[in-house]
Amino acid sequence: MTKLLKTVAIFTLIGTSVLFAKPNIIILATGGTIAGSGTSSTKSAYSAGAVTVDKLLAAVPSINDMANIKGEQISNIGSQEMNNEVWLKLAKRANELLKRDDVDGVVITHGTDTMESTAYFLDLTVKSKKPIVFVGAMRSGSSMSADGPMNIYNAVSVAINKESYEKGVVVVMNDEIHSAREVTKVNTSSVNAFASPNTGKIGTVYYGDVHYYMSSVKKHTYQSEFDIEKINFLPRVEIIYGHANGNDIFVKAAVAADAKGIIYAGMGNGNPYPTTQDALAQAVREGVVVARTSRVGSGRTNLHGEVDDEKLGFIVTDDLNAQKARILLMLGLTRINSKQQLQEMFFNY
Ligand SMILES: NC(=O)C[C@H](N)C(=O)O
Repeated sequence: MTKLLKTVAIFTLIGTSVLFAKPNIIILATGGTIAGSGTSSTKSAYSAGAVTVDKLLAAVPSINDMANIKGEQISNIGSQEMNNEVWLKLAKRANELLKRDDVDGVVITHGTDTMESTAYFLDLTVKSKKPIVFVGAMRSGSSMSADGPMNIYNAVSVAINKESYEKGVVVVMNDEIHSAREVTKVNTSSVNAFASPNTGKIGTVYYGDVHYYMSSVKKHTYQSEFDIEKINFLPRVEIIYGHANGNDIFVKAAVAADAKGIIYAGMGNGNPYPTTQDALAQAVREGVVVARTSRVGSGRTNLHGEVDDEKLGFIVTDDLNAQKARILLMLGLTRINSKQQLQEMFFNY
């Protein structure tokens, strides 16, 4: 009898600890305003990437009530300094961590300037169904009403939420959850700096209370053909911004610099000025992949509009903005060399 009681007690203990075990969340810090610091709480001047991950997390002690938190410093830069090297390091580390049974999700603190690009890069390359959450801030930690701590609290809440599984990479800012593919920075200084112009946000998070309303049907993370374990180099892809009077000089410079791809952010439905169009067509003849997108900021760039893509050899980027199209084309060029397949890729991701 005593033996039976002991066994029951042990199983109850194990059961309770499994039931109430906190999830394990790793915070990968890369820098940004969220890790920024200035000398005055009421002045706008500050330096991004000034505070280490431990200090950053110490500002939000309540996250330790929800999860076992561990921090790792990947870089400490303003995200305007983001580059291929950090992208590869971050994606490989996130991928490696998420394979482990003792890791339930990853939160990445990042500057807001290029957050959408890094988030989309991981969305395309990290093979996991577990939550991958990007978070940043528009006000530095030393500023009055800093938005970083609440954003981090909300990001961890999203990372531990079971509904965040299989959603692909998400961005949490200002009480909103956005899909990495859709989100873009739309304001230079407001705390409400992010939006998903084509689809809207996919959820909200209010003081840690998470609600989803939709999810992306585009391929991402575990469904993606790109695998960060196999990627160690990214080819050169340049973005050229369209405007009145044309700028074929930049197209020629990109070709001379051995660019493998050009994303042309054209006017309206991705339209180029005639001399720029001629230079882009010449780039195609010299073996460069030219993909048309739009500088407008929302909507699709369509084939068979005012530009004869078939004749000129261009492809289109669907509704991806220029900076996201650049990421996808860089990855595409690591394994695809047929123009037709690259075009299909832009419709699938
Ligand atoms: N709000 C910010 O995070 C801006 C900063 N320049 C960054 O991207 O790192």
